[in-house]
Amino acid sequence: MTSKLEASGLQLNISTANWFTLFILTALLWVLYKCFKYVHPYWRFRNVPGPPPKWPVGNIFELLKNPGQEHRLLLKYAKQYGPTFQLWYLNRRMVIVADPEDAKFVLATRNYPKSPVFRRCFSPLGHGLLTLSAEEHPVQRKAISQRFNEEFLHSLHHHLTAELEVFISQVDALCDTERVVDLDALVSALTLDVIARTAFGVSFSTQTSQQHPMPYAVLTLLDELVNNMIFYPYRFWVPQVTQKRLNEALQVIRKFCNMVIDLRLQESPEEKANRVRDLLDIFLESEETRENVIAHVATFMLAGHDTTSHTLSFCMYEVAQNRDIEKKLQEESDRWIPEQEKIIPFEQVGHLEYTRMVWNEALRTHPAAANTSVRCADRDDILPGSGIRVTKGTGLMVSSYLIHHLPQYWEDPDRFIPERHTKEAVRQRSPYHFLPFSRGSRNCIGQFVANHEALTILSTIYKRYEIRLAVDADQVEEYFRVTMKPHCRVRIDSEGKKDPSLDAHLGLPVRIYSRKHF
Ligand code: HEM
Repeated sequence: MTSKLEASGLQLNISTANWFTLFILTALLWVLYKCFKYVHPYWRFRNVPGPPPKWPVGNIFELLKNPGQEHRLLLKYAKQYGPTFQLWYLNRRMVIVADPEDAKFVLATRNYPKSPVFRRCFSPLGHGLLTLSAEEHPVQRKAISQRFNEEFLHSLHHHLTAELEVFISQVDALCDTERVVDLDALVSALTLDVIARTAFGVSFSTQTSQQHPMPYAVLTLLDELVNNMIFYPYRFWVPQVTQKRLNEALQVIRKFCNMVIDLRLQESPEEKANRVRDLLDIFLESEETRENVIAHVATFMLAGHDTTSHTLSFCMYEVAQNRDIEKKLQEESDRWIPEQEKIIPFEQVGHLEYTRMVWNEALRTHPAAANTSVRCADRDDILPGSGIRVTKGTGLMVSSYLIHHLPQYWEDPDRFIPERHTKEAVRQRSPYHFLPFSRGSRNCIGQFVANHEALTILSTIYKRYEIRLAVDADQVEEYFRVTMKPHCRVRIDSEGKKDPSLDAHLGLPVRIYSRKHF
């Protein structure tokens, strides 16, 4: 009996050892398989041009070294490895596209869907155009595009004129005083008030007071969505305080939108006929759910605010360094804005040919949405320009900044030359050399709003003022944080003296003079 038990005990021991060995072997195989899976893409695409990745992090550290200056690093790579090249984010492969033929293929020919990463990061916005899936997007886009017509542009001009009047009175009080002002902040407040009026028919009065809760909510929301993008895929480890800020901002926006929508639904037909149309009318007429209407309004406010204002700031930064361009802008404004008027009438905006060229050159040299066209290959393909292979699931980023700054597409690309955009020059080049608003089915739906707004604002400013930089031009740099913004490297006070103890940098420090001053 004992020996039987011993025998069965031994048997038990042997089988435990077997199980243990099997477990260790399986675990080892699993780890090996995971390592192989991690390394395999590096090995598979080792011959594709791009900076060599450092295993296991890829190219993350180079990108993190100079925050805000990633566009410069990418430009260096594009010059070294060719316009389309690959980067590694851990073991995820991202193809940076700056060959115009590849860009056309990605954005239009194949019309790859938006990257799920981008859509996930911006998902708190709800079902707005930026985040809709490839299946849902065409219907919504068509419904909104149909209502973006000449009548809408007229109402935009009406709202713009009202806010520009406020801007002029603010700037009149500052000009000829030798005070240094942050032009980027002034223009940012102006464009936020314009888009708010265009969306709801009411002003947030950001230009004159800090009272309204919406400007802070919109800016916070934008900031936190950008954090989502930057920290992806670690965004859930980011302190909860940022998620809290995002939710609070969303709540303020929802509450405000709900209030305005309720008022709209109670409006009589006469009241409606007696006011100027706005975006909310367009979205309500599209027979959307209330949640979707709010998502659209929030999307338009986010997408249409700082893109326009920062490009305007860069435009004035460039003009401030070139008196010939400034003189031509002034002559054009004098010609088309009647003597007694401050702001150009709607019908004359189309005549601002030179101003349009200057604006386009600002969009080329400083594209605000330089790296936002992020797509995901939905099949295996070969990019026709570079011959680079992409597989289903590869991330692709079409970079307008790179296309606009590579010497093979633009002669002397860093020089600001408005004459690059004469009608003749535009006819002769490929549309994929100039992509500030992207192309294809997910290009910028608000580009004609941005162009009309910019021409009206620039002509008003150059009719009335002269703008001089308060620091050396090279102390202002492009700072990239999903959108590109101007950023003065030194801290200066309102008299223009360096003061490192100040707690914030200015965007674009300038002095403003009235034209009669000179
Ligand atoms: C200088 C100003 C602007 C620039 C440079 C700009 C640039 C862009 C770019 C590049 C995209 C496409 C992103 C992609 O490919 O995924 C885009 C999309 C979009 N933009 Fe703009 N934008 C500007 C102004 C505006 C304005 C004023 C509005 C609103 C009135 C607006 C509303 C939108 C919307 C809603 C989308 C998403 C369109 C869709 O997916 O169907 N943008 N913008």
